[in-house]
Amino acid sequence: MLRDLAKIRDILTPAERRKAAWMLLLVVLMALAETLGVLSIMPFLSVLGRPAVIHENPFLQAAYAHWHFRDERGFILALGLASIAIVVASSLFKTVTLHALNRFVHMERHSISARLLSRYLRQPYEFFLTRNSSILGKNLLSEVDQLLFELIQPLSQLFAQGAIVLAMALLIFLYDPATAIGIVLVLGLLYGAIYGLVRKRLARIGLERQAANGRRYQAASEALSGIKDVKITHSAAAYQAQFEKASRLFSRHMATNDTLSQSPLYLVEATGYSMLIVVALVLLLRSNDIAHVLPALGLYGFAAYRMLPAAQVMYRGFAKLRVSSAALESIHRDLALPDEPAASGDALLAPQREIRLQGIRYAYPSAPDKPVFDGFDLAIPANASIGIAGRSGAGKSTLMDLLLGLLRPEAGTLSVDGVAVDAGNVAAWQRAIGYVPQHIFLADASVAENIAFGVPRDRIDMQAVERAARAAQIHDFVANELPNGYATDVGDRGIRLSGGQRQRVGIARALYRDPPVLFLDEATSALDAQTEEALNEAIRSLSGSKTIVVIAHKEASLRGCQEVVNIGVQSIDSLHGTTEAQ
Ligand SMILES: Nc1ncnc2c1ncn2[C@@H]1O[C@H](COP(=O)(O)OP(=O)(O)OP(=O)(O)O)[C@@H](O)[C@H]1O
Repeated sequence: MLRDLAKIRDILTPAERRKAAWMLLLVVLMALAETLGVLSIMPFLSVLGRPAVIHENPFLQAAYAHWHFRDERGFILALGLASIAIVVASSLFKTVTLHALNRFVHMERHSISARLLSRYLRQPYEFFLTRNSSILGKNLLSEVDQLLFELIQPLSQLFAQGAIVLAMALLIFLYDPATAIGIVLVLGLLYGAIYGLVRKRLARIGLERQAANGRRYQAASEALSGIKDVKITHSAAAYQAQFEKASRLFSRHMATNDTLSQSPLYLVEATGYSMLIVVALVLLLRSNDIAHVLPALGLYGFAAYRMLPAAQVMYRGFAKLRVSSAALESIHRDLALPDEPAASGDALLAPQREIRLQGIRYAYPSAPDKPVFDGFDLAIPANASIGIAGRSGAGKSTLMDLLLGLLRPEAGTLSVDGVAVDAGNVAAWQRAIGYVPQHIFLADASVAENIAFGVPRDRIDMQAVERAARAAQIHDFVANELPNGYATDVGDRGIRLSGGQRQRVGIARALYRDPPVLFLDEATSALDAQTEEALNEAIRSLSGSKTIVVIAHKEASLRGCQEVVNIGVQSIDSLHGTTEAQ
C-alpha cells in the first residue's frame, strides 16, 4: 500500500501533489460535514421528544441561558432551524467539494494521459520497434481511466471514510471505551479476514484484466486498420473471436472485481446489526431499565448506521488498490521513461561537403546478435545523387533509417561535413531532409494538409504546396480531378486516393520545405512507367542542387543516379568492409 502511494506521488507533478493534498483535506471535511449534518438532528429530536432534556443537558442548558430563551417552544424552534441551517450548509459544502473533486480527477485524467503521450512521442524511434502501438494507445486511454476511477477515486474515499470511522469510534469511545474498542476490533478483524482471503485473487484479476484489455485493443485496432486484408482473407470471424475472448475475460474480471469489493457489506451489515441486538440485550440484562438502555442504543445504532458503510468504502478502497495496481505500475513505469528533449529552434544542418557513415554497427533490438551492418562505411558527396541497390532484406531501409538519424548505431558515426550527428543536433539534420518512405502515411485531412504535413492549417504556404505538387507530378490530378482541389479530404490513411497518387502526395510532402537533402525509399514503386519517368526527370533536374539518396529495386529508377552502391553483395550477417561512393 505504501509503495503504491509512493507511485501515485511520483505520477503527480509538484503542483498536482499540492492540489491532491487539498483535495484529501476537502474529502475528509466533506465526510465530517456529512456526519455533522446527520448528528445535528439528534439534539433536536431528543428535545422534541422530551423537552425536559433542555434543562438536564449542560450544553443545551448553557445555550438556553446564553441566548435568553423564555420558553421551551422557542428553544425547540431555534434548535430545529439551527439543524436545518447545518444540514443545508453541509449540503452546499458537499456540492462545492464534489465539483472540486470531480474536476480534479477528470483534469488528472487529462494531465496524466497528455504527459504519457508526450513521453511516448519523445522516445527514440527504436522504442516503437519493440512496443505495440495499440498497447500504447490502451495505456493512454483505458489504463489512465482505470488508474483514476478505479484507484485514485476509491483511495480518496478510503481516507474520507477512514475519518468518519475514526470520528464515530471516538464518539463511542468517550461514551463507552470498551464498546468502541470492541466495535473497531470486530470490524477490523472481519474486513481484515475477508481481505486476506481475496487479496491474492484480486491481484491476479488485476494482472489478467490488464492483459485482456491489451488484447481487446489490439484485436480491434488490427482488424479495423487491416480491413482490406481482413475482408479478402475472410478473417473477420477470427478477429471477432479474438476480440470477444479478450473482451469477455476483461468484463468478467471487472464484474468479479466489483463483486469482491462490494459484497462483504451484506455480511458485515448482518454482523453489525446482530451485534447491536446482542449489545441491547446485554445492556438490558445488566440494568433492567429500558429507559436507561435506549439512549446508549440510539448512539450505537447511529454509529452502526454511519460506520458500517464507511468501513465498507474503506475496504473497497483497499480492494480496488489491489486490482488496479497493475495499471498504476505500467503508467508509473512509462511516465519514468527517459525524457528526450523535444526538437526546438529551426537550425539546419545542411551538408556542404559530404554525409558520411563510418564504422557503423547496427543490430535491431529484437535480434542483437545479428547485426544488419558491422563496420560499414559510406560517403555521400554533397549535391550528388546516389542510388542504393540490393536484394530484399539486405538492409537498404535500415541504412536509410540510420542516415535519417532515426536509428542510432551501436558503433560508428553519422557525420555531416565532419560534424557528428547526435541527440543534440539530430533535429537540425532531420530538418535538412525531405524523406519519402516505402509506405507513405496519409492523415485523414486535406491534400494540402498532407503535403504540408505537421504545419497548422492556417500557416500552410499554398505556393510551396503547389510547387511541390507540380514537381511530384500530382498537381494536374489535384487541380482538375479532385472536387475541392487541394482542400479535398483524402480519407482515413488516404483511402480515397490510388497507391500511386498517395505516393506522389508523399513525394510532394518531402519537397514542400525545399530541403537540401532528399531521401527516397522505393518512392516510385507504385507508379506506371510514364509517370515514373516524368517524376525521375523532375528529380534528376534537382540533382546538382540537392543531395539525393534513392533506394530502388528497379534499375530504371536508379538510372539518373551518379553512383549506385550495391549493399546486397555480401550476406547480411557479414556486411563488413567498405562501400564507398565517390
Ligand atoms: N524492426 C526490426 N526488427 C528486427 N529485424 C528487422 C527489423 N526491421 C528489419 N529487420 C531485418 O533487418 C534486415 C534488413 O531489413 P531492411 O528492411 O533494411 O531491408 P531492405 O533491404 O530495405 O529490404 P526490402 O528491399 O525488402 O525493403 C532484414 O533481415 C529484416 O528482417
